[in-house]
Amino acid sequence: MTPILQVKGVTKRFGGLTANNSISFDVAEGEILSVIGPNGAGKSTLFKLIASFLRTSSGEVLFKGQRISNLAPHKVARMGVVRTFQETTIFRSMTVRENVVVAHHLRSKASLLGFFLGTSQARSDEAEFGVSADEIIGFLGMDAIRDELASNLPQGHLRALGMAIGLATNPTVLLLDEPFAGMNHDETMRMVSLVRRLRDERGVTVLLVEHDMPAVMKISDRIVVINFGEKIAEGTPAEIQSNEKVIEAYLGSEDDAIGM
Ligand SMILES: Nc1ncnc2c1ncn2[C@@H]1O[C@H](COP(=O)(O)OP(=O)(O)OP(=O)(O)O)[C@@H](O)[C@H]1O
Repeated sequence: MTPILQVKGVTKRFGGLTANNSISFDVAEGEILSVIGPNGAGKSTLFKLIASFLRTSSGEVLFKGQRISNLAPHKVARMGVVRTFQETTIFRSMTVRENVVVAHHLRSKASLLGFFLGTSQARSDEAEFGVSADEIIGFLGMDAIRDELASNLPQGHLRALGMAIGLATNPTVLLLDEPFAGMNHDETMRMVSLVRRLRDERGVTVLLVEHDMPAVMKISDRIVVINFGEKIAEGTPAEIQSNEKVIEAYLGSEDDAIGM
């Protein structure tokens, strides 16, 4: 079976700095795969290369066997590879529901401009998007805050809204950038179970970059470890926790220990 995503020898240089050096790995359909590594290891750069927010210096990324690296990021998103959280646009003066409806326009025939101008295509999309938005809001357990203005939401709810916006684009592969950052234990566990349900109930393949090791160990089918821009390990959580190279990379770093 062809993997849904193939990262093949991807390298990114910023001037003299090699942030990613010939990184390769495959992601199977329906897999939850985490990318971990000490601060500055090159994880965010790798995510930006996969979602084509950055151009590769060499190497390529394939989605369903088709090259997606160096395409316009909105094209990659329309194809189904969607990166969320750090650069998610939330309209603060709109309600939760309005934000989720607007996010559907990424996959719409009408442009976002059409939505704001109220064109007929945009109006006909509107009803359909409203139904879908309500379904996503229900799925994420956000019914109680549906009509809240985004500007009034606390951090945890903003993150859930970021997830709702990502889902509105109907992703095949969702890239989550530090989804548990700033969350307490209960919020993290709720997000862990949401991400699992995304995979189990909607078949979404999930890649995440995360520093919260207990959450990573709990949620991941497999883990890829990056250090100084190089892939140093790949395997199941149990394999990664006992990998000598990984333990060494984390010793003396500012991150939490690799263990649980
Ligand atoms: N646009 C850029 N221009 C120049 N250097 C960059 C750029 N983006 C990242 N870097 C450098 O590339 C290296 C990897 O950064 P990156 O943000 O990918 O690491 P990270 O593993 O995501 O770090 P963290 O865990 O701290 O978020 C760092 O040395 C960083 O300073």
